[in-house]
Amino acid sequence: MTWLDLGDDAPFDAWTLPYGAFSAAGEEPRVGAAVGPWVLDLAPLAAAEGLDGAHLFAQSTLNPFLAAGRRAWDAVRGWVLELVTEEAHRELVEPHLVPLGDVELRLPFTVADYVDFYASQTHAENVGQLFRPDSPDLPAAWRHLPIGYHGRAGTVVVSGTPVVRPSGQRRAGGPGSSVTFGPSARLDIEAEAGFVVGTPSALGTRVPVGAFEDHVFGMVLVNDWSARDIQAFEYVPLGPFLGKSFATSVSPWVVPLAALAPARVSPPPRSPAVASYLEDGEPCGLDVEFEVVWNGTVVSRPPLRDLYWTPAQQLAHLTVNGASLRTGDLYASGTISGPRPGASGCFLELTWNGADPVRLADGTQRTFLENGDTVTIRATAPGPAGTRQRLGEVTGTITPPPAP
Ligand SMILES: O=C(O)/C=C/C(=O)CC(=O)CC(=O)O
Ligand SMILES: [Ca+2]
Ligand SMILES: [Mg+2]
Repeated sequence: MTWLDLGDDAPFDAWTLPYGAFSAAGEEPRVGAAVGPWVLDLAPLAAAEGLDGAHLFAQSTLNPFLAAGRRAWDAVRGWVLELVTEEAHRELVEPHLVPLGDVELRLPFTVADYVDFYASQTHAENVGQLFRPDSPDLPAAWRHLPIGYHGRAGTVVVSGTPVVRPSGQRRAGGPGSSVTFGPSARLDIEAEAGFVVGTPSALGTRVPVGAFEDHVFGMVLVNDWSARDIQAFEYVPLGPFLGKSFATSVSPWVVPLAALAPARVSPPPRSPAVASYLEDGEPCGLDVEFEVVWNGTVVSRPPLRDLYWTPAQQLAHLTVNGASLRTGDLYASGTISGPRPGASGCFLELTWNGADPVRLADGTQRTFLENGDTVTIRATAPGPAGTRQRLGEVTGTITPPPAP
């Protein structure tokens, strides 16, 4: 379908066409789309074509393009798809293909608010058993609404940014053991899908489930790094705080929702029936398969399709009290864990709180993260005509805390 020779193993095909912000040596940062092993440099291309929205790409972040709204997103995607599929555009396009290896990828958008949900039933049940063994697995509200918390927007970082091991207060052992301060000994990951808001909403209004595609521009892959020892001590009753706010990594490429159309599926059945503002008529689940790679070893494959609450329901819930949306808001699905073995979205579950270590390909064993460890989360989804598309990756390496 494309005239481009994408080569084997290209990070993206000619359908996904995700957007990101890049800088090439000595040049102003700007917005591009990824195709094969290249960044398509949209600013000079759009200027050469005399496009109305050309200024949207001569920017250091995606925010102006996000704010332009769904009609602009659809028009630009249509234009880019045409550029890469119709050979008549070869001469125009070829000078504006920049090898990915020649650019630095930046945080793709300025994050406004950051919210993290808790929408995987398997994850919520497992963490309930591990953190609250004397209570029911699921909190009372869990089947009634998508539970979430507000995170720290300013510490969302782009893939590749080193993650400094956080320090904090935690218990040395079980309940009643002494409280000490020091580097986290239970540093973990959380594999999640993040949804990026483009079109804002007014304070005092609600965004219904059916308006999801008018407000949400696309999806990123998220690693919500979590210090389990700090989290377990601090979180009662207000929820996660310093155990998660030290860094949250996102992939540099934002996959437009339009590219995920072939991945739409019906969510699992809900019981009891959901509140009317959470009713979803269309199949608004997403069949995205994640892969978690620990120092080169694939340790799990979490499935997004099992999520109890879909991203469209999460958006409706976020705004049901009249809270407004801003361009650049990011909300994440919550840790994705599937009910089958080998599908855990965090190491807390994968190793059952450290009781069951995993063996990596280099022969070493792990429970939680060690300094120097690298975790990469990748994802794929159904593409058009029975193909499978790659959705990029988010990676990070743990570095030791600075000397006190
Ligand atoms: O159940 C808890 O106390 C804690 C849960 C989490 O740490 C998960 C969280 O950040 C939300 C999620 O990713 O599902
Ligand atoms: Ca999380
Ligand atoms: Mg975080």
